[in-house]
Amino acid sequence: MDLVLIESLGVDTVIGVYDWERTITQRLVLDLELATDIRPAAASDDIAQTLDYAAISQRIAGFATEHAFALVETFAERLATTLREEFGIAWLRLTVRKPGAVAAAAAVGVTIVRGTRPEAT
Ligand SMILES: Nc1nc2c(c(=O)[nH]1)N=C([C@H](O)[C@@H](O)CO)CN2
Repeated sequence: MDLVLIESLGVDTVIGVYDWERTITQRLVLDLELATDIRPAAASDDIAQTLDYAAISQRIAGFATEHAFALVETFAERLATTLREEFGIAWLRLTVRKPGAVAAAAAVGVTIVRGTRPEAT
């Protein structure tokens, strides 16, 4: 199994459980591991044969703009479902960090793993 990576992707969204958080946008920082088989793309040198990390990053930025969840859990779960459906991703690991939410921590957040991990061949 191979992975396409997106690391430290910053997106701005309305997110938070407190009243003051409903009136501002805050930055989330995302890490993604996306399972795929890179061999067809490597053999053909064709972007259409792989997961386009630029297109996926753009979709994530749009998703963040479109939604205003309270919890990072909801953001992560709904984003994972959207990406899996729209890009045909069999398995992914997604970390959503909310920097600055807890002053004493560099970041807080969640990691989720969804789907069936393909066998290595
Ligand atoms: N497990 C979670 N805990 C908390 C969340 C969250 O989304 N998931 N959110 C908050 C507040 O919005 C906080 O980020 C404001 O600083 C508190 N705990």
